[in-house]
Amino acid sequence: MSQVVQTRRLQAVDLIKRKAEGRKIIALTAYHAHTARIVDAYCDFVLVGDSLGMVMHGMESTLPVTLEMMILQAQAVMRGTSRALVVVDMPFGSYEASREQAFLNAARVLKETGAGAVKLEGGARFAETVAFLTERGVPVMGHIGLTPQSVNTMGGFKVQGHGAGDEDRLRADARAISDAGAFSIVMEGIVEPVARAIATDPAIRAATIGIGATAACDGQILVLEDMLGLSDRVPRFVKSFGSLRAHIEEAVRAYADEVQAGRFPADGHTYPPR
Ligand SMILES: Nc1nc(=O)c2c([nH]1)NC[C@@H]1CN(c3ccc(C(=O)N[C@@H](CCC(=O)O)C(=O)O)cc3)CN21
Ligand SMILES: CC(C)C(=O)C(=O)O
Ligand SMILES: [Mg+2]
Repeated sequence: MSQVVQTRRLQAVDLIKRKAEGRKIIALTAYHAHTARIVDAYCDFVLVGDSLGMVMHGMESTLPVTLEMMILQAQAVMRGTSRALVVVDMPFGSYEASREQAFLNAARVLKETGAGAVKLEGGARFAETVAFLTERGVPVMGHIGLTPQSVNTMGGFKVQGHGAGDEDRLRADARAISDAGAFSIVMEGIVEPVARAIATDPAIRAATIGIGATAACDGQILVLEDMLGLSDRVPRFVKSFGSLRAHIEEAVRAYADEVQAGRFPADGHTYPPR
């Protein structure tokens, strides 16, 4: 009998194994089937981030993003991926009111998209919610530090960890959600030495994923459009690995010129009679 090569999607628990093995975890965001198909080959997990509100819809923050928007784009990303774990952000207002609200909405996400995990923003205050979801079959990724859904209480998208006591508070946040059962924690916008201390804390079982944090994290994530050079304004932590904006502009200008000159469509792009 011929051996069937088993190719299965990475699962939430696999990220904890990755941490133990010391193999870096690669992640990017994706919001569409076509970009998801490209990143699927290289990423361990793909995040359908609520940053889609700002990146795709031009919103000023992630606050107006709805659960319906997240589910629609997660369905697209699931269709475009086959090997990466797909993680879906719980949008603002969909999980904070109670553990029950969080479970009902997270269950909707898993049922309607087939994604493997959800992510929610917050530290120790959300440990009970993380435990409630995990105990009921929902793998949870946490998110601490610069939590964009708290933009109005943070006073902007502010890097965290400068103040006295911040390291202890952030470490307590990471430990609390790890102990509550989170399989992974995004650490965003945290000053390097503080982020490093948390990422290397042996008491934290969850895999740490950095964005504007430290290379000491177990993995890294960026917003795809930012690292491709498509976004017009990007935070300091973004490195440009491409220049899509210039490429797209060049193509659009060439198209406009050819249509204007009557050179497009050429014979090869029209239908001759039979
Ligand atoms: N395109 C995009 N990329 C992201 O990384 C991202 C989003 N959108 N939307 C949701 C959040 C918002 N994020 C942001 C937005 C702005 C800064 C920013 O301007 N930070 C300042 C630092 C300010 C300080 O020093 O406190 C910077 O200069 O980088 C950081 C993260 C990260 N997330
Ligand atoms: C930047 C990542 C971590 C995120 O939460 C998002 O894209 O919404
Ligand atoms: Mg997000």
